[in-house]
Amino acid sequence: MSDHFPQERIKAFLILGAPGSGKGTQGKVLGSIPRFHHLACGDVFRSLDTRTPIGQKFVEYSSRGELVPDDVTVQLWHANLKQRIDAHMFKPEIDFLVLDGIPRNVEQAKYMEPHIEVLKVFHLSCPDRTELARRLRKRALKDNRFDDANESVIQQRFATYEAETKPILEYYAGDRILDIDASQAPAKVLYDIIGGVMELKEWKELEKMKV
Ligand SMILES: Nc1ncnc2c1ncn2[C@@H]1O[C@H](COP(=O)(O)OP(=O)(O)O)[C@@H](O)[C@H]1O
Repeated sequence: MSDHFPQERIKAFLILGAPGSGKGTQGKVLGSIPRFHHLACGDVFRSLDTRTPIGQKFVEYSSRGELVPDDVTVQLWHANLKQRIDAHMFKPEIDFLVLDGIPRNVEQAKYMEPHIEVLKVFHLSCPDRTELARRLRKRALKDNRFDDANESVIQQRFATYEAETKPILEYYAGDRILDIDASQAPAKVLYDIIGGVMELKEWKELEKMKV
């Protein structure tokens, strides 16, 4: 743990959902609102130089639809977050952190527990896997995502989500989970997320600070 890292736990929202459920779309919009800072673990991985050992690990695992090992992932997350704090892009005293794609299993959630206070988990739920696969295929063409291009990799990503990521919902079980229908229009999903934020006492306190 670095000295520059805040002593207090960082107030965070988690966006959780299967591949294609719209985590990135919602996270980006939310992150464009003052006092919300979006950090997408997948984007951090994709920004790595693929010639480096860690960049190669990312290509190796993500192209199979599997998770990158936890030690590498949490170290990268930690270092990336510290950079954002040091560069004053993210101000933990006044900003909420919007995490998308991390934690992706219970082990990662446990590691992150001393560092973040999870205020709410937005679970973008879409049981219709055919719809999600359709969205992923569309994205693969547009964004050059090699992990979305192939049918068996898509199916493996769903299986990884069911086996490893979904148990996070039990880890945070209780009032903190807000289930949102991810098959709705993106604007409606955002409306539901914002509604969940506005109910929180932490939001009301921030509003009073007028920062
Ligand atoms: N927290 C994480 N732990 C391990 N691997 C991760 C994590 N976040 C991203 N990855 C790797 O990056 C890939 C792409 O992630 P991401 O862009 O979040 O996908 P999506 O938004 O479609 O769910 C994952 O399939 C996985 O291999």
